[in-house]
Amino acid sequence: MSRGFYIGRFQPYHNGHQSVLERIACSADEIVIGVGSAQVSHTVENPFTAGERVLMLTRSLADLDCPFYVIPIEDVQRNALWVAHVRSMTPPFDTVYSSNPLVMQLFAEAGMEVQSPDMYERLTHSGTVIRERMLDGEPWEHLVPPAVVDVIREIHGVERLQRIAGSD
Ligand SMILES: Nc1ncnc2c1ncn2[C@@H]1O[C@H](COP(=O)(O)OP(=O)(O)OP(=O)(O)O)[C@@H](O)[C@H]1O
Ligand SMILES: NC(=O)c1ccc[n+]([C@@H]2O[C@H](COP(=O)(O)O)[C@@H](O)[C@H]2O)c1
Repeated sequence: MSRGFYIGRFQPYHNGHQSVLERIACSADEIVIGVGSAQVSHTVENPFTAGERVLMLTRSLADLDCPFYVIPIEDVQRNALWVAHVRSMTPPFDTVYSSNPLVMQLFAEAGMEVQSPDMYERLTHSGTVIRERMLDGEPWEHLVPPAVVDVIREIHGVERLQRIAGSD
């Protein structure tokens, strides 16, 4: 049984993340997805709660041809302890998929196999760009899976972000 691990803040979950997970799904028996910085919400950089992000991922991946687990993971003060913290919260996994240099370094130093998936249309598909579009009242819905549009509408996510940023 092989398991791959993928972590992100998913603020929000977008088509770039979905593209990576669809690719990973073909190379592992199961996927473990960490929702990082789980303790943070209601800020301009991290507007959505861990629970809301779990909903975005779970609904978007409902048709994925591979079993998956979505697990919120809070940050810890010490980078040197973070890999052990992650492993204490997740089913065992063999391969880490990430393009985040710190994540890659910490798992590599822990002796784990790390792979860096190709980016998918990164200029447009980034959480930062999508949050800026929400704040500016520009279309963002085409950059995320349809299920994410539904979740953000249900929780009035754009209004929340605009209120936090003081631009409503
Ligand atoms: N367009 C993309 N294609 C493939 N992987 C991506 C893409 N955007 C982000 N990733 C990767 O997804 C993981 C999680 O990233 P994260 O949730 O921070 O998304 P982000 O779009 O970079 O968000 P932000 O702009 O808010 O930092 C990271 O490994 C990141 O490199
Ligand atoms: N010390 C720590 O708590 C620590 C270290 C490295 C990464 N992380 C987290 O892992 C996640 C990585 O995701 P991104 O690739 O989206 O940045 C973030 O939530 C980040 O805060 C936490």
